[in-house]
Amino acid sequence: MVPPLALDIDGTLTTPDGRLDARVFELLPDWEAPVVLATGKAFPYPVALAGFLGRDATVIAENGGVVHVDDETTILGDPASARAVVETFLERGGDLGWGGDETVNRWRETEVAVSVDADEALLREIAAAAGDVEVVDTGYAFHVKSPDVSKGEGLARVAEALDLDPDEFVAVGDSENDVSTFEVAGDSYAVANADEAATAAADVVLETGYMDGTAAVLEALRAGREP
Ligand SMILES: O=C(O)COP(=O)(O)O
Ligand SMILES: [Mg+2]
Repeated sequence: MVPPLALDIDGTLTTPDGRLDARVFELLPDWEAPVVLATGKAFPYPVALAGFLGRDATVIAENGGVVHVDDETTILGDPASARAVVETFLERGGDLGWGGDETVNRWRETEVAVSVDADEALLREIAAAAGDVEVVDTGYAFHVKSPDVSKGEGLARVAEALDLDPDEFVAVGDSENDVSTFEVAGDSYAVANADEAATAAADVVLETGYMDGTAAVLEALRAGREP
């Protein structure tokens, strides 16, 4: 029997150039245990991915700000402080860096994502002064969010709703926002492209990166082997 999975998306199910790796569609639709998509992306993205995989939307979005399991959505993050920080950032000449009518934040309910090309020093200075937000660098964006929510907290909730022990989950991820997932899941794997924080937190650091690493773990689990 395969274990339930907690999978990050960007850097974990993707190719180095940011495309969804086709092996996702081979490995995940028939996975015979829950698959939780745990991402920093806004809620609609993992919901859409789960739908196109033909699976129930069991989703942790916005780094734990939004959790959806068993047809129930729970909003856990409070966007007020993050939005205030971003407002100050814009007033002081910062730019979110996404262009005009961007879709990165359009449906984001509990945090704000800022491009990695934005003025990081200014953003961090304003966030530090505000005190009640953190800036999480996923390698794909800076997420300005409440420190009270995390993917790991989200996973604990999802596990409870599914009547599973969080310890039963196998997690794969690549960055700082996956550290809390790794702390909650029973077995954690960082892909080879993982950042320092994820590498340090993982039980195992894989020899290969992106979906090559993730697929190696999933194929081994599916075959009943130790990854
Ligand atoms: O949205 C991001 O910045 C990263 O997304 P991820 O958590 O799926 O890697
Ligand atoms: Mg990632």
